[in-house]
Amino acid sequence: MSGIILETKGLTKHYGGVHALEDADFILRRGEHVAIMGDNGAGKSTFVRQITGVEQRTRGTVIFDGQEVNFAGPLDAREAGIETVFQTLALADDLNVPDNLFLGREATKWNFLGPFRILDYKAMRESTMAGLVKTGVKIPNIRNSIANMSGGQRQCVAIARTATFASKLTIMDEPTAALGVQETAQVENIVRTLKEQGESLILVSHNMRQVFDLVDRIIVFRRGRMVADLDVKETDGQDVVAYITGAKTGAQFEGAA
Ligand SMILES: Nc1ncnc2c1ncn2[C@@H]1O[C@H](COP(=O)(O)OP(=O)(O)OP(=O)(O)O)[C@@H](O)[C@H]1O
Repeated sequence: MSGIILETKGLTKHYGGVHALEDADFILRRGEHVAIMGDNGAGKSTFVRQITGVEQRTRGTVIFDGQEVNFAGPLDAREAGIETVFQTLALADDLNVPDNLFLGREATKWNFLGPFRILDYKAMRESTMAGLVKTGVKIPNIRNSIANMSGGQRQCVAIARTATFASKLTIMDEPTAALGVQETAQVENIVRTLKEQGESLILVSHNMRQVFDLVDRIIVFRRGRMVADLDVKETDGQDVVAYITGAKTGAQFEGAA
């Protein structure tokens, strides 16, 4: 088994004349937490969408868990073991916690009355509880609909999906952008738990403090290109800002931006 969980080579996405992502060569090692930073419009979300099957890339290669992949849609990526948590709290309001976690991949069992399968609510509840316990997410009653939960609780539920399905990679696209201070701290604690459990993670964030607190490495995008790959122990906020604004360009990325 290779030590690399995700690799992209020359990953590129053009929207008509807009070169949103250009030649991204990226590596994520197993168990590593990496942040993706960059100004608005730098290509961060575009990069994520090409990996998670939300969009089809213009060109380039994506290798996930040793296999070259080309996901037709987000469910395909999920099946392969990539869980994505979006800023927009992509949960269904009128469903409860297990129904949300299993949305699109419900557990079923054979019905004792006939030769057809029915939803296995008990199995889904049990897996949900296990996922919540594993990530340290506290939800008073998982049978309540998501509608009454705070933004922080919802985001925690979305993140708990990672543990429920034993995913191989979690991608978070600005998971705390819509949250308050306390809720942000709650989500950050879960990210730390994922680190302890050896989960590989990509975190897209604008929050410098958060990034330095949570990840091993920072990748900076600028105008669709990767312009820096920095070990957090060998860099600081000022340095990262310099790459974000284009005041500085990494030696290995000479010619980028
Ligand atoms: N569907 C689309 N059609 C056309 N252009 C797009 C589309 N999606 C993104 N873009 C453009 O691609 C570029 C990169 O956008 P992207 O959303 O990836 O940036 P980002 O770094 O995630 O920014 P933000 O921090 O604001 O979320 C921008 O110029 C954006 O306008």
